[in-house]
Amino acid sequence: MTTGYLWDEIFGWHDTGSGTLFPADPDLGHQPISHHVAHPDTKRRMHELICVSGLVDHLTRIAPRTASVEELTRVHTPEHVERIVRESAQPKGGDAGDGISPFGKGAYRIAALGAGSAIAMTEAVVAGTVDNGYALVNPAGHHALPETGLGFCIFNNVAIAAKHAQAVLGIERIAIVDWDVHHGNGAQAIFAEDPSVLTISLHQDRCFPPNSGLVEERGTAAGEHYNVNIPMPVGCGDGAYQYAARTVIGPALEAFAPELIIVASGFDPNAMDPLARQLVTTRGFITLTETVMEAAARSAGGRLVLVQEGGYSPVYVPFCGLATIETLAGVHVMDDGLLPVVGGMGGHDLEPHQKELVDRVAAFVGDIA
Ligand SMILES: Cc1nn(C)c(C)c1/N=N/c1ccc(/C=C/C(=O)NO)cc1
Ligand SMILES: [Zn+2]
Repeated sequence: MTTGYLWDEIFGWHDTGSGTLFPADPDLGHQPISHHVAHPDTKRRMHELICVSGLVDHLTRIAPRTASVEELTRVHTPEHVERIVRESAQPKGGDAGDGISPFGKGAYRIAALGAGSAIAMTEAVVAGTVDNGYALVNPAGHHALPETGLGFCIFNNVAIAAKHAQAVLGIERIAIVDWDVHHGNGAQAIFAEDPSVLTISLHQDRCFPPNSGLVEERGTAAGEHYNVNIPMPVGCGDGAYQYAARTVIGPALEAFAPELIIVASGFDPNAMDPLARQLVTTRGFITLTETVMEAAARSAGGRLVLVQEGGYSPVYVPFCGLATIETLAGVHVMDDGLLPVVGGMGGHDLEPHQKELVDRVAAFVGDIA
């Protein structure tokens, strides 16, 4: 198995400012801090573990590239792109669009490289240069909508790559699987009426965006039944995530039979993440990765692209990323050093209320053709 890998040092230069999650504000008690929850150090540490562990020697390095305005505007409005260009040129930068997603000067260059890198990895996989691949990009993209950024996301990297695959690479049927712990609202909205793109989001129920990602949101018009939300209850561990992978994600992909699978790969379901309340360990991410690999082998010639989304534990995200990319490459170079701790604290059995939610969504798989 040849697995592509993409990282560029400038992804570690994305400036998320001196806030925590909220901008510093003495009147509200928000003290400035060196590391915003979305500080790029978490992803840089993941890259460095991939290198130090030796895993990088088993991977094929794919070069990043910058998305053109034409490629960005397959998803985003020109006004959104132009605003990001304008604010990115300011000495103190600007905001992705929701007032809590700050970025520094030069952010457009970094975010356009992230979107272009999702395209580059997709091109490499579709061309057969590599069998599958992991694009470790920053900032994340899966909350971004055509007209605005949201939740630390500027451009919807995964949606831009999917649109490119259809418009340029001759791919017709694409599945987007989003296992970031926050709802993949962007792809859901962008492809809501499009039956050629199946969007599946496995996330913590109503964590972020507020009241988003409900089971009832199943796509509209011609796209009805081609959006699948799996809003997991708070406190789900490996057992619940593995059950969701095997009961919903695998069967839905088998029913849809995509020619390409793109994963919005967020590691914030991890048991040490500050921005959600799930308990997933590397075991859960390995099962998720195996599930999409099996589906890609069945219908897509193995064509599978993972693009980095969220994940905010600088301690555990590196191990989750390592295990995921090891699984893509079919190698094992280093154990999860934290599994004895995070795997031994309980929460990994499948609970009845968790099974009930997953089974409720599994009933929809029969509507996918
Ligand atoms: C601020 C604020 N104010 N309020 C009322 C709410 C509910 C706020 N949450 N902000 C958030 C919460 C979570 C994220 C995660 C993003 C991610 O990792 N996506 O994958 C981003 C912003
Ligand atoms: Zn997230």
